[in-house]
Amino acid sequence: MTTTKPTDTDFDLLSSDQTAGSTAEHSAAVQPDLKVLTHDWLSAIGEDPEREGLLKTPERVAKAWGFLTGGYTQTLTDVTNEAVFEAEGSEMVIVKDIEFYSMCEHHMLPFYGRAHIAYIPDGKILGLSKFARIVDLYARRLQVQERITTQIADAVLELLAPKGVAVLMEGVHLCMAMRGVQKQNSSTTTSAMRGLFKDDARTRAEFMSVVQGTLRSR
Ligand SMILES: Nc1nc2c(ncn2[C@@H]2O[C@H](COP(=O)(O)OP(=O)(O)OP(=O)(O)O)[C@@H](O)[C@H]2O)c(=O)[nH]1
Ligand SMILES: [Zn+2]
Repeated sequence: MTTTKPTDTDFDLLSSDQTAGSTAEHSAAVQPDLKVLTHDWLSAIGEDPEREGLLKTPERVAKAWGFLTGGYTQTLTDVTNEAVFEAEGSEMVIVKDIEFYSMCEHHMLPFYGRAHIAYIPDGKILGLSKFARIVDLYARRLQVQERITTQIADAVLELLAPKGVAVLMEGVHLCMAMRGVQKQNSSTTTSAMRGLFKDDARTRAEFMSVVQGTLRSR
């Protein structure tokens, strides 16, 4: 079994690449509309969009949302860049503690947390950083946590046709913390199991024990 934790460098590379790539193009495309809408939104909440501190806010918001929803204009092929390699062996590979940030589709407020992905290869492996890129591809949209989880599992299945895939995500939803039921300490765990992880309890247990070790140590 191979277990990998992405390093800080992985995430640094990830953000700089994606700011420069098609996410930036998306940002440019949505900017004019979002700038106008944000100006109106500021008025609607009783603010003065013309006061000094808010003058550049519509532009900043448009840029930020271009980034936060950059997943809409990327495809699985874009983010994995054909980094699928032939490989012997069929030991479990686990990439854990991949941070994600997403926006809930019900309130357009952030939810964030960690994703853990495991697979059992069947002749093909994927470049490790690409798992983090797949997470971002689906997280940078308006989402529900359940859908991101299944989209990641199905993406790995499509790319590698492995013997099994498991995805576990833990998320904190600000729409439950800063409004609504106002529960600051609750978190949500979602999972998607495919192939051996679904059919074989021992394989699933091996994955869960590695991931839960992480949860307990926090
Ligand atoms: N299943 C799921 N629900 C989510 C997610 N993000 C937010 N929600 C929930 O979406 C639901 C929307 O419920 P509504 O009753 O239509 O909206 P609301 O009146 O704002 O609900 P409250 O949050 O309970 O105040 C809420 O229960 C949220 O907690 C998610 O990722 N998955
Ligand atoms: Zn919500």
